[in-house]
Amino acid sequence: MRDLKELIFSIEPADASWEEKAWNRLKSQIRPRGSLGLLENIAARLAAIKRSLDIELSKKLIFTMAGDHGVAEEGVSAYPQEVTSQMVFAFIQGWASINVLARHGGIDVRVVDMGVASDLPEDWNIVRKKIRYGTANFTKGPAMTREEAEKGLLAGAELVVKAVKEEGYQLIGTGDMGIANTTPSSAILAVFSGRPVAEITGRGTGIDDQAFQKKVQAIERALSVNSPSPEDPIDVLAKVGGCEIAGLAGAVLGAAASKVPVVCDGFIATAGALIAVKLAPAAKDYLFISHRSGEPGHKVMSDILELPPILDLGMRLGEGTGAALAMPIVEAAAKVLKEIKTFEEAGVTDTGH
Ligand SMILES: Cc1cc2ncn([C@H]3O[C@H](COP(=O)(O)O)[C@@H](O)[C@H]3O)c2cc1C
Ligand SMILES: O=C(O)c1cccnc1
Repeated sequence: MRDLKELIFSIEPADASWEEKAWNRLKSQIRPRGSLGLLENIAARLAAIKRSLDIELSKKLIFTMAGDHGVAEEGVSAYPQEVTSQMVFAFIQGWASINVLARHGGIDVRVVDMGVASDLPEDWNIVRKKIRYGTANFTKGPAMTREEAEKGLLAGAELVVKAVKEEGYQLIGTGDMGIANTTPSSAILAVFSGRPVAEITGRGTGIDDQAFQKKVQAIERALSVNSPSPEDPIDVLAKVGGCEIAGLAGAVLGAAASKVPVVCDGFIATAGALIAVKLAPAAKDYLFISHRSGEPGHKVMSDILELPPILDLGMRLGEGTGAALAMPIVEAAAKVLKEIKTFEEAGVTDTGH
């Protein structure tokens, strides 16, 4: 893949004719019609993505993209910036929430340095794609350049394309780590939704009322200083986004280009997915939202994307934790489609209900 244009051009919509074939099978399985709820919609979408009713999703991988944010200096997070690299260390040790939940789901985790503010030791087992040493404070000017945003998008996409092609991964998840990154995520959402900043901004790591006011004001200032154009998703990403958000968006594009399903995590990962879908609307066909984040803006994101979150557990963590829980459900949907016998195959009396 040489450039972003080529990547976006290579994304084909999912095949609706396979969705119809899937519904025909789902509706003739030995159970009342519609009895497996959202699992059936997931199964039908998987058929359209894979152009098949015989789908294997056992090889699963989450990319946890890490990056720092200049806007942290405005006091928008309850934690200091050094926690980003400290958590990256915890991830490679297998100590964190994402490690526990991914192990539980039989999912591999790859941690990517997209833009951590410090140099990470050479013996850390991470993927090194650093675009820059953290973003600039976007209340004073753009978070990064357009070239850096494009580089981040391509890096994220290439990681997924390679993982699918060279290692045979069948289901991709996206997660984030970056102190202060709920702030750029709300900023991105404000641009695309046009909603008042205070309405779509949340407490992130658990900030108090005073820090919340600072956070809202920082986002409002960023929007007026940078004037990101909602018609130009790369402009939005560069001016009020982040390095890991670029990687998260790129990962969705890479999955769509590879015709594999991708499950995004919560507020930050969905902000990345939003950028991806604005760049390549067909990428939405490959996307699943793992869960409803506790961040209030997340509902606005899922409404814009017109995708229902799979789970709603009141989680508000990130790291890919929601993706880790939902990916086995997506895998289960593929098994439902393939393995449940039809009334005819099983010789069970069908009343058509
Ligand atoms: C110890 C710790 C582990 C985390 N794991 C994910 N996040 C989450 O919290 C951060 C976003 O919230 P805010 O915008 O308020 O900083 C991100 O790093 C996100 O992944 C964590 C945050 C902390 C403190
Ligand atoms: O939903 C998320 O991803 C999230 C919410 C709050 C803090 N960190 C991450």
